[in-house]
Amino acid sequence: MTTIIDGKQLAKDLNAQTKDRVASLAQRGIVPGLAVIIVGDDPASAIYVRNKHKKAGQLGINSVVRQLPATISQADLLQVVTEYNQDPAIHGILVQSPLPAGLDEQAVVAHIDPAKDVDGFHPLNVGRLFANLPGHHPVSCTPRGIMTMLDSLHTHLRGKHAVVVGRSMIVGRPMASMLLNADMTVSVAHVYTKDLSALTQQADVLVVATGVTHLIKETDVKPGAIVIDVGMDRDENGKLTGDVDFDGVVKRAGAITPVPGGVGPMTIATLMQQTVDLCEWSEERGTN
Ligand SMILES: Nc1nc(=O)c2c([nH]1)NC[C@@H]1CN(c3ccc(C(=O)N[C@@H](CCC(=O)O)C(=O)O)cc3)C=[N+]21
Repeated sequence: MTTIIDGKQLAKDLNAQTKDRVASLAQRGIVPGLAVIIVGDDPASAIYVRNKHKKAGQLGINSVVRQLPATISQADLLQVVTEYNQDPAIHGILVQSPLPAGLDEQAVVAHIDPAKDVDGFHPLNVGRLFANLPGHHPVSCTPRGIMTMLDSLHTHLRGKHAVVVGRSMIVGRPMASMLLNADMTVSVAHVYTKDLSALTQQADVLVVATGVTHLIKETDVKPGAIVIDVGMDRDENGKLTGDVDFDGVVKRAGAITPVPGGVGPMTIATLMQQTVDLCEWSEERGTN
């Protein structure tokens, strides 16, 4: 029988743990603070930000949403980041992606205090993950959430073959690093990969993050494989669907994530978890 990995339930479990940690911090008079910076009026971004704000509130995290006009200058945007960098009540800073044209997203991310980089996108934190350096550091939330999902299956990853399809800064690259750090043999495929199917059929763990609707079909998957679908695509009827043809692949996979209700909810739960991580690490350093 194929395990359907229930991202909603796992997110609920993780959020319950996060809520407990927030309660312990409250007993010491500490409230984790999350600043979400949103620039312009992209409707999809507005929905994501509202969801994050709502979830933070439910868990007792103090979330501050800063809505800025699309016309803001790069210098003024950096100044807002500086303000939160210097605010001791804020432990995590997130700049909602994408930024409007004309703003330099990489420069903005690099301006965030690495100790408050709740998305794990700052080059220092990217480097720490890539090098598998010891010590606390934030990492990209979607792949971290996927590692939590893999943990929930209690399968041995060491020495097994992981294939990551996609090489983005946000998912593919950090995902490959985390799986490598978990002692897996990792292949990274992308748009130029030749005979993708021959590679994906070798995967014990297959993570797909391409934005190509139903790229992966039943015959592309090894029997019993764990298949993680990071896709957030719209089908011909405008319905949310993934990069994996779920109805076909579910027949062959050992475990599979649905879309929606898979990786998405875990991303938000992991963001909340990491906000509390940053708050606790700040307390350890004596900066709360
Ligand atoms: N700085 C930054 N950090 C981000 O983490 C970030 C970002 N920018 N920009 C946009 C993407 C996208 N993202 C999602 C999170 C949760 C769901 C999610 O919960 N999805 C639900 C369904 C939602 C629906 O029905 O539309 C699910 O898959 O079940 C989706 C997408 C975070 N992002």
